[in-house]
Amino acid sequence: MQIKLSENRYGKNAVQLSRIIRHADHHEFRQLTVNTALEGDFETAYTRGDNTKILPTDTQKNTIYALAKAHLAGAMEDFGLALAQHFTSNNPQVQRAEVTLSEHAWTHMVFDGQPHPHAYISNGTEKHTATIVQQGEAITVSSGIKDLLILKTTDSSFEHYIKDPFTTLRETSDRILATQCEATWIYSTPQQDFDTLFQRIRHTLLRTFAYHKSLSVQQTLFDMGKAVLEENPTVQEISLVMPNKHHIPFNLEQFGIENKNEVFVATDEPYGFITGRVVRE
Ligand SMILES: O=c1[nH]c(=O)c2[nH]c(=O)[nH]c2[nH]1
Repeated sequence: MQIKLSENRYGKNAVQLSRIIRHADHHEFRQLTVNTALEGDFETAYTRGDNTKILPTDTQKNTIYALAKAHLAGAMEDFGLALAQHFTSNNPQVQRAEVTLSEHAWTHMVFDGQPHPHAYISNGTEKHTATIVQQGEAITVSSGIKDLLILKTTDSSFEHYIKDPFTTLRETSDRILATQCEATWIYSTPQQDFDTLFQRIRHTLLRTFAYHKSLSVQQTLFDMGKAVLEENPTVQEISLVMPNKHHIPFNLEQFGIENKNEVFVATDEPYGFITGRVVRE
């Protein structure tokens, strides 16, 4: 029996990078988590312990900090592109470099309508994500949003589904719709105004969620993805993950109190898990 090494990659995960950009009258603050993953001519490192072609993960981590000074002034995606370019152009044994970035959403505190120059508040759990893959001259950039907690209190129903002997769920024409949305989209080329597009796509996702008359999470997911593709020609496809964070009407009748769709119990688990990829035909 012949045994051989199959797919392999290595890199540094969860590199914590914070950066201040000082302007005359205000500061910008960025907080990122970065992963690197290299693939290439590393077979003998695995099979024989030959480290001669290994760029240590410690060096990969240091490179992230070193390049942050010059390359993390604008879009996070451009920083990722600089890192992927660095790893592939300086290391001929690297055939594929993948850089994954996740940025915590900090915004300036606002007082009397004015943003404070150097004090920030977190936007909760929301993160801006990006993945850069460079393989020779071929470069792919995908961006996204993660842990975007969104909820609406009406314009959501769930009816006309299968009823079988195990069905207990009641049809509802008016329910709470809540999700922890994750969206990932792929750009058609790696040269984009990434920050402008990110803000526009985020806005489209929120607007569609808010104004959609939802017949199901599945339908809302498709509508959100469709709107992003319709409004952004440079987005090739988008994948959405929308767990259904259930809010179930609480039975107040047992206390002789009428519940007119006003009092609910939010349940963590189990939860519906709805995903979908929306593409151009
Ligand atoms: O939007 C929904 N889609 C489902 O598939 C589903 N299943 C369920 O129990 N509730 C819901 N809601």
